[in-house]
Amino acid sequence: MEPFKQHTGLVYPLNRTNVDTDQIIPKQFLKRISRQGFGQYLFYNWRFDKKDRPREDFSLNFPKYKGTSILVSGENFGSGSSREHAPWALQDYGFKAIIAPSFADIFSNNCTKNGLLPVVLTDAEVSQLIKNAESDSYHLTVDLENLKVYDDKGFETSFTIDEYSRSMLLNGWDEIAVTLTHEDKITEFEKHHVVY
Ligand SMILES: CC(C)[C@@](O)(CC(=O)O)C(=O)O
Repeated sequence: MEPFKQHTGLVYPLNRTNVDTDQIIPKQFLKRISRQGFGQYLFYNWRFDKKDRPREDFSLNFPKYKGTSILVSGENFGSGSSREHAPWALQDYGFKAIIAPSFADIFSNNCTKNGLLPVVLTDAEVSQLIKNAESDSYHLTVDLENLKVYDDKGFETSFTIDEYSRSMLLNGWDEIAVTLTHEDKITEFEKHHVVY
């Protein structure tokens, strides 16, 4: 996977709380056999009407958010089912980082396993970022190396993330790659133990 050091991108404000994984990627679209291609189904029931036509009233369809790569949303983002298709859909659509006051645990783990950075900021900071991004074309930098989020207008704050997830993202590792960093110890163990 692509290492995540820092990313600067256009912000998309999704001013909703408790966005669940079925809203992120509805269950009828889970049938693909590859991890790619889910972006076309992201927020499907909000982006498209019953005749599969793009809804003009859903802000992600607004031309001003074309090319967005940083999503800012309300608390408890990614609640509900454990489908890994949710971060796959967000990434495939083009998002590199998600900012919210809180994330559902399973969703957050699925993000870091797949190279998508979940950033927890305070309610006040998230409200400010949503306001900025609703009013104008707004860019942010998310710096995982220095654990900072900032814009070019004077906003700057820091965030924390557990060291395991941070090292996975900084190195572009998935869980297999993490295991392989211990390959010499595994080989040593196998020399002295029967492995069935
Ligand atoms: C296995 C997966 C398709 C799941 O059933 C898992 C879950 O419900 O947590 C879902 O609907 O996301």
